[in-house]
Amino acid sequence: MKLYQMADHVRYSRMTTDERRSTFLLEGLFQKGAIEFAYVDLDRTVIGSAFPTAFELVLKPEPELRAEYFLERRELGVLNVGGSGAVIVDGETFELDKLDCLYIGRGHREVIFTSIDPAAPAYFYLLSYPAHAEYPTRLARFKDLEGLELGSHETCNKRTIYKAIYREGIKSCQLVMGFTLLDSGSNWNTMPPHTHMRRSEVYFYFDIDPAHRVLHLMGPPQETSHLVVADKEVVVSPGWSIHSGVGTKNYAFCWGMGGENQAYDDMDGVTIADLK
Ligand SMILES: O=C[C@H](O)[C@@H](O)CC(=O)C(=O)O
Ligand SMILES: [Zn+2]
Repeated sequence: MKLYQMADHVRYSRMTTDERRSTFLLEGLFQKGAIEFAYVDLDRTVIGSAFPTAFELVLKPEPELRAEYFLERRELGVLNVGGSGAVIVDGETFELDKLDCLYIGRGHREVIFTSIDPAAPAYFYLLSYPAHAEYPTRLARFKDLEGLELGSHETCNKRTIYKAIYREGIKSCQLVMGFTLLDSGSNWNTMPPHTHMRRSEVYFYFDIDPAHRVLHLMGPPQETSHLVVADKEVVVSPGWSIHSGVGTKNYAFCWGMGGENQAYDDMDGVTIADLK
């Protein structure tokens, strides 16, 4: 499992493009027939993917976790961004269609990922944080989620936010997870931007057309820079950094957070005119 050590805003100021990319951007998730994980020291975030095709995949503890099983001290969020699949948690089967989101509580010993049709495989995005308590495993189906519409065509940011794991939704210890879908013709997410020192955020961009890219904006509000992001890549966003993006075409992304505050709207807003 690759270890990512986050930079603070002082080191950030002096980083080259390559250094910023190797610190904040995760490439190479979703290897066919495999589970991948990366460990981020910030908030002890574990980010991963399960991409089952012909065979089912079993969740194993990475040696670095020094755990008997993956969920011994952790909770896990799963978002399917591919074809239909199933996640089997200690013998209980949860079917996940595209954009269905599963919360798996601490303490489950056996988790198995499968695709229903290997020709149209499931793409399971995984996000995990340490957990101090056991909350029930629950599935949020896309069709049951209530979307929050934000933005407008005039500002090119018309989008719908779907919250799945959060204080008023599926209960968890610290994981907050949902996703945002941009309307056709809209390409800005989270503009005006914000920061939140009480938790870090992880952006997983998906449904980016292969010929297109998203320019993810980061950094303190008065010292921003961008990362050019392709489909199914992940950006880690420390509390001091804004997290916003503009695509060369519309796209979607999953936002996940861990830290000490689960209030979704605990954000310190930034005025666009103050950005540098
Ligand atoms: O803390 C919350 C997160 O930054 C995202 O939910 C914001 C977002 O999806 C958007 O405005 O499009
Ligand atoms: Zn945020």
